[in-house]
Amino acid sequence: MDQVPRTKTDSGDSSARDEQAAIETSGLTKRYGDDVLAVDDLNLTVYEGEIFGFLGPNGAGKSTTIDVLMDYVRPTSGSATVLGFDAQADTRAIHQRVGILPDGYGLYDRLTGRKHLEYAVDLKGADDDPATLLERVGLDPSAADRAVGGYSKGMTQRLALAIALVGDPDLLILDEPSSGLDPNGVRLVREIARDHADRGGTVFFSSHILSQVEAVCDRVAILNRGRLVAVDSIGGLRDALGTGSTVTLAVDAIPDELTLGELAGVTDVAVDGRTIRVNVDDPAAKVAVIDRIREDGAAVLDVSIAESSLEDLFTAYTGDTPSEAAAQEVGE
Ligand SMILES: Nc1ncnc2c1ncn2[C@@H]1O[C@H](COP(=O)(O)OP(=O)(O)OP(=O)(O)O)[C@@H](O)[C@H]1O
Repeated sequence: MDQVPRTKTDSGDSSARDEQAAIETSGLTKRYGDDVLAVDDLNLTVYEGEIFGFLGPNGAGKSTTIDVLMDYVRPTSGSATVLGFDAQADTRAIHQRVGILPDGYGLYDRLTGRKHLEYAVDLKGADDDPATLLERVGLDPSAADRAVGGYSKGMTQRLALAIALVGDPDLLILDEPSSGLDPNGVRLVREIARDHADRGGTVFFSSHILSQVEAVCDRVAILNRGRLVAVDSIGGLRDALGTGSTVTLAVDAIPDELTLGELAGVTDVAVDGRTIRVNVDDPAAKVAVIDRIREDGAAVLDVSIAESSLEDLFTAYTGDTPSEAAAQEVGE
């Protein structure tokens, strides 16, 4: 191994550490046979300390990208580094420092949850107390002593999450972590992601559950048909698309002369009874809208502001609408 490993604790200078790439791909391409281009010339940088959302519809290439990062599959061309290590040459070093919750995982039906954890601790040469990990993921100790064949999907997912946390990894890769989880479990995943980042770790969070990514991630990448179509903060994506916000005003009476449409940043005005809906593409216009309607002579009885959802952004970038199932899975 010719590269120096990086760990969460080896840098006293957080600003320098923040500039380092936890994941970097360069021209990464993966074909399956002649027909399937799963990942297409992907150039992506995820910085240490980020919670990074990797978003895309089914079949976009998210799991394939993760498979290449972990050397489960070989790229057709291009390269990738993880924590400064080459994804194909330094696989052992990467596996030692990365905790992964894969999209599909193989657990042994007849082994208990605790045995799975003990095995994972041994494999990583870590010294975690399984009880602490079980508590962190909300798995009851009595459940931990049962064979995983009898686990519900949610319990299995919690165990897989505990396994990913073994050895306090520098990088946590979560592939569809909320799959099978109830709202409490979904919240737990968010808390674990935040907690991991607060301790200086990096989280790479792949999901098609949009609101979850929106709630927890510093930046997101949107992948569509193997290609990167956007990388930015949620706010940055909103600004770039100009999907903006909707200000809804309840007023005592609609002024005879409504001049809201003349304001800078206002893109649309609709009146319904004594409710006025104003679309704005500039955050500063929200307050100006309220001031202007008062100047026009109306008393404002109520105001609500709806920001465009990540779902709108996702649709705008990919042309795909997330599935009903995905929307329901959000569940909160
Ligand atoms: N082993 C394989 N052999 C052939 N094609 C594959 C293989 N694995 C993935 N693919 C194809 O590659 C493309 C990308 O799949 P991938 O699983 O990476 O997408 P994804 O974004 O993770 O989707 P999902 O959200 O459904 O898991 C899809 O068209 C998929 O059918």
